[in-house]
Amino acid sequence: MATQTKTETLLEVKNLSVDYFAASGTVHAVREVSFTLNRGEILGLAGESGCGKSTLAFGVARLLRPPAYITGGEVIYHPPASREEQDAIQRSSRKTGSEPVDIMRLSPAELRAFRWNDLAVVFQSAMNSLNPVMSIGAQIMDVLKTHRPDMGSDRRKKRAAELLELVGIAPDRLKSYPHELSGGMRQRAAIAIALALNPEIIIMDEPTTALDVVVQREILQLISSLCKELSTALIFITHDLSLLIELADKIAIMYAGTMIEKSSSVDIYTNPRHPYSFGLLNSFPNLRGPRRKMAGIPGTPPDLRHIPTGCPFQDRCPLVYDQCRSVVPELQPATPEKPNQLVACHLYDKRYQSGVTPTKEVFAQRYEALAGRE
Ligand SMILES: Nc1ncnc2c1ncn2[C@@H]1O[C@H](COP(=O)(O)OP(=O)(O)OP(=O)(O)O)[C@@H](O)[C@H]1O
Repeated sequence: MATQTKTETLLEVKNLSVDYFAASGTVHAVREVSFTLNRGEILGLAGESGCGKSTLAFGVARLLRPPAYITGGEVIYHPPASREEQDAIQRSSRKTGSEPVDIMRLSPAELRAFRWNDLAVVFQSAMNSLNPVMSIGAQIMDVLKTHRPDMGSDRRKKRAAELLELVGIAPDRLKSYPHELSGGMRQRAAIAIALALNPEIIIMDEPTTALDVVVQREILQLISSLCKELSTALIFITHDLSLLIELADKIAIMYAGTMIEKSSSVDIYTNPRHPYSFGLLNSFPNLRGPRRKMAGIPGTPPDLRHIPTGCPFQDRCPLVYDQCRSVVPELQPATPEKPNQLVACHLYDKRYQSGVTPTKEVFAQRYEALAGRE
């Protein structure tokens, strides 16, 4: 687990909301989500399929296309303090200055520059993101040529070889085509392309799901060491919470388009506060620690076109009580001792007496009882 503290704010997402205007009704995929990403920090977004993880991350990067529409919110990007010096050197390619900017207000040209220079994305399938008819060296050099026009061809080639080495691919593979590489190597090549311009932020959407477990671990280790070495912040999306516990500094758990828990990965692992977080953690085998009985979360998430009043998890929660059916829980500290572990659950709200002390043991018993009733 990552322990280094990263405190300088890089990205502030405030009340971001995204809807899909579908023919069958409006899907409220992301609902008033707020979070902060610090420089060099790894933030994991976890949750079941369809809870809005990708929509949130791509909304932050303004990479969504219709029928998706950002219906509200701000994404404030704080460029590095050294940007003024960088600007003097690279004024032609950098479009954002050294002042904080709202990504939602960038012009198309500014946005294009931001996406390559400051933020890069690695998609689930490297095979789909790599160009099949170009060697990987040519693909890296192409990015450099477009965005660093001052760089000569020798320097581009040197930089491409360096980037491949950085991700553990021998530089003599510069001339290889994607189909000549294994799945793991292709994913490494996609990471090298993302790193080409030394971005401040990388978004990775399930980048290891298509790989076998051994290769998956190697890639995760690579990502973790690269982020440390280059001080790159990462938003890592996965449905596998146990994987994030290993990789991330902070974890945000999403459910039905909202964040229902947000804290350090250590705190989520040792003390998941939301019954959903506990259920999610218990749905995956533990890579370390004692063996334990596995149980999934019964039921399915709500239809995002018709989200129920109150807590969105109410119909699946083993500890549901009256308040959950009428009042929307807000993210707030679970306990005064842990002000940074935020949870949206009435069990922790002193105003609403649940009569239950939420502990891991209680969660486990209630989930087992729920499974027994089914
Ligand atoms: N083009 C679309 N039109 C309508 N609804 C959509 C569209 N794309 C996604 N959605 C809906 O938006 C919600 C959020 O989807 P999203 O892909 O962000 O979730 P996710 O948590 O990333 O899931 P996964 O892990 O499966 O990628 C889902 O309910 C999904 O059905």
